[in-house]
Amino acid sequence: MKIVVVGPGAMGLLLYGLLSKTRHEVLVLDKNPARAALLAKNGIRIEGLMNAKFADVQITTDATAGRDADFWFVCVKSYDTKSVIRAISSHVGAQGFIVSFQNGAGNVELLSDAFGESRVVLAVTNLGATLTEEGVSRYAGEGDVILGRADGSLGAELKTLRELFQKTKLAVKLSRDIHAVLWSKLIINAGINAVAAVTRLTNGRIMAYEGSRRIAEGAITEAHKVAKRKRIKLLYDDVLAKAESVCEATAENVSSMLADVLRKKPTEIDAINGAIVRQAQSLGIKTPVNALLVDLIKTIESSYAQEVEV
Ligand SMILES: NC(=O)C1=CN([C@@H]2O[C@H](COP(=O)(O)OP(=O)(O)OC[C@H]3O[C@@H](n4cnc5c(N)ncnc54)[C@H](OP(=O)(O)O)[C@@H]3O)[C@@H](O)[C@H]2O)C=CC1
Ligand SMILES: CC(C)(CO)C(=O)C(=O)O
Repeated sequence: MKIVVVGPGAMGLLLYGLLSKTRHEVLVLDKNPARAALLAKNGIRIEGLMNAKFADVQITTDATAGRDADFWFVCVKSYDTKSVIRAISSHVGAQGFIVSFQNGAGNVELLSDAFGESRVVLAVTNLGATLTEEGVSRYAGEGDVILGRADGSLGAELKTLRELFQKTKLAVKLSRDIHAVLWSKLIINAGINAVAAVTRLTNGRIMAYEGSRRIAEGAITEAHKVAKRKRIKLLYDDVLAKAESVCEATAENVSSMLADVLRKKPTEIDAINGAIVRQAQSLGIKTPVNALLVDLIKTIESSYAQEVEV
């Protein structure tokens, strides 16, 4: 089997490391030729919960190299999904499936429009990973993988993916309900990511302070209200307990949104808390905590150049 990991960031590198246990062919697709050359020369390193160095990494910026791939693992931020579609759409072969490991709403729809619903899989995961330098990912939180297909079917490909992840020793489940898969993670991200990015706390500390805990719980409770009104059946019963357990399991992780803010990059706020606010508005539900988090993160994103230096 051949897998293309699209995006050599925190999650893409971690998946590369985990997949190495399966002995399948793994190719990394980058968009940046200088970084691809650096990783080809220096290799990839995973630190933290796994300590491993991989030399001889197959890495390219040329998507044609993936034309015979069975799976394309999309590991870029939501704001880069369109750029990935542009880069790979004419190179995904008839046998190729797209697997999005991304957080947030909207990615599955964009990928389904480009590749067809039956060829798109959503893989939500609570794994925690941080890019410490180019080519180095710190595996900072254990997590499972839940797979759902955009067309709701299970299909042979989902079972193949389940076997693949079982070989990596990750707990993996399949679901016929992609909305449940998406919202079960979206609600958790709504509580953790923006709060981490504003407070600059690791996930484990968010629930330790009264103020950040109250904001996280407020955002989660609002998001849950929206999911309930949309009759989404979540994959767990207690949303606050689930968020707490994700924070504990990924205690040392720098959330993916805090990582963006620290690198002065755009964030996934529109796809996470922004999506909650938009859906709530159309249902006449008030989500003041999520709206406040959107305003704060949008301000941070647009004012990196004006930040006060100490
Ligand atoms: N990190 C985590 O703990 C978790 C992350 N996720 C989700 O996984 C997704 C990826 O997150 P994460 O790995 O943290 O993000 P990173 O920003 O660390 O990595 C994304 C990588 O993709 C690269 N990239 C962007 N566009 C393209 C493209 N067109 N082709 C190839 N590479 C591209 C980026 O390059 P450049 O930086 O140069 O733009 C970067 O190297 C997000 O949706 C996130 O929410 C889910 C669970 C946990
Ligand atoms: C699971 C968690 C919260 C890990 O940090 C994540 O999804 C993220 O950082 O985007």
